[in-house]
Amino acid sequence: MSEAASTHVTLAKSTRNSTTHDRTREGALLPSLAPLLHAWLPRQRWFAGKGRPVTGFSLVSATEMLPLDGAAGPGLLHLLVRAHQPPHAEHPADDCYQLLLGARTSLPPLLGGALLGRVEQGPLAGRAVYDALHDPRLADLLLERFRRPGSLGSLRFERTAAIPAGLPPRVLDAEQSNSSIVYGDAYILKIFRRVFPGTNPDLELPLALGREGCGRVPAPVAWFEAPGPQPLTLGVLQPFLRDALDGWRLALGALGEGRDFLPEARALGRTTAEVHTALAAALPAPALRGAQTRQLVARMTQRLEAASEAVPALVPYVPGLRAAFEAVTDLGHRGGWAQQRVHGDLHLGQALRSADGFWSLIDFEGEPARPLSERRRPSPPVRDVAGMLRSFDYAARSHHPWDPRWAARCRDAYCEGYAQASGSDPRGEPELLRAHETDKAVYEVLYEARHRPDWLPVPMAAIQRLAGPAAA
Ligand SMILES: Nc1ncnc2c1ncn2[C@@H]1O[C@H](COP(=O)(O)OP(=O)(O)O)[C@@H](O)[C@H]1O
Ligand SMILES: O=P(O)(O)O[C@H]1O[C@H](CO)[C@@H](O[C@H]2O[C@H](CO)[C@@H](O)[C@H](O)[C@H]2O)[C@H](O)[C@H]1O
Repeated sequence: MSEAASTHVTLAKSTRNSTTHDRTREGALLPSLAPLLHAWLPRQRWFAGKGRPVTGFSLVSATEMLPLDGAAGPGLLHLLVRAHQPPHAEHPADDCYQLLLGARTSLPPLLGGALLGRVEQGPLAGRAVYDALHDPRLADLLLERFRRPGSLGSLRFERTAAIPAGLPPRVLDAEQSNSSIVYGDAYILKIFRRVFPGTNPDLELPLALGREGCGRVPAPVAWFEAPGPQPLTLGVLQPFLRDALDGWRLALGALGEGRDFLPEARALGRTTAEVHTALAAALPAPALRGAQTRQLVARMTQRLEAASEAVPALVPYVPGLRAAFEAVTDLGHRGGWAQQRVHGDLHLGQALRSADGFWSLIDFEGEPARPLSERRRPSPPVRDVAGMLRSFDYAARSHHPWDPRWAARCRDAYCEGYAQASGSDPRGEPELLRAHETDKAVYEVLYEARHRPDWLPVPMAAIQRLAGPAAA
């Protein structure tokens, strides 16, 4: 079944408990916005369909969160829009995107950078339409919705704790897969841009970990979704770790100062193990056995084949990489491996270290390019370990001169920390670890080819190493 969201159109005015439907306005809305979206959407960092033309849009839902025809102030429109694109082997279905659009008759200069354009016809004729997250008034209104939860049009707001009012918002300008607003350095709201039916693991797993008492992951305080049998998770509000720095910056800092990163890597290994232990307890999964092991290997091989079609530089290494996967099938008779829900895209940028040295993990969405069903699938925990091992390699390779021993020492320290806290050393199953590291490096080749071609040599160097000496 396609993962694109089902069509559900409601234009709801912002007054709580009063929903007004206006089919004429709905019908005119998207055609009037489409020329602006055609120009704006593909330029966004979070647009997943880069390199393929957008042939049209369809409206999944529209909710007027603040009246669009209000006399003075801005209007706020929440849209779920499906972008139609020619299908692609790895991208067979159209994607559904979440847009929060502001509308004003005149746009203050400070919002100039957020402008999509001026609308010429339809319900928004004559209005400047812009990305509402950049407008402090509208960002504040979003926080108000979380403070007073409930339904609004096709949206439902939930919270687990009281939230203070009037926290000044600022949009994060980081290169992200989604968009985030920080409120008063107390909370961070992540707005998912590409949305799927089914609870997003970035809500599901932190909620489960919070219930389990795991303090290593900021627990969601509030969230909003488009309800239904398969709800679409739209945004999550969580505590903001104000004095924390991410592991990528810290590792590059250490490299720049000619320092090792061993106590940090060891502590990060322990943190990963603690999160894994809590996840395994909160969401138990049966062990991976016989046929399932073969399916795991088949999925890895399939991803390798798809990646080598998209990035021909991989082709000479395919036999060696395949062998790394097949080594896992050959071990199948041993009786299987533990598997569980995992982070799914663990790297140094997803680890935040507070000033007192305490590591936290964030962003449990999994690899953004994979279908949600796959991202929610239990996996051997070594999958996350492999992700972090790759990250130490990335950090070392992005520093000149390259010192492979720096990465090797970090990788060992991380595994030692993991073993201390879990009682199981990831290096004890070298075939499984190597297969997962290979799978990750293949993903990275595809990711870099698409998003950052200058970085392609980094995962390609790992591919050469992992494919072994027989590769061309
Ligand atoms: N709870 C938090 N506290 C502090 N900073 C955070 C927190 N959550 C996210 N961030 C910052 O926001 C950035 C983007 O968050 P992330 O969840 O990785 O979003 P995306 O999926 O869009 O990449 C992170 O790299 C981090 O710098
Ligand atoms: O953080 P995201 O969820 O957006 O993850 C994606 O982007 C990451 C890059 O920002 C990418 O990570 C790769 O590059 C990192 C250095 O920039 C490195 O530390 C990671 O090990 C490497 O995988 C990630 O793969 C991608 O999903």
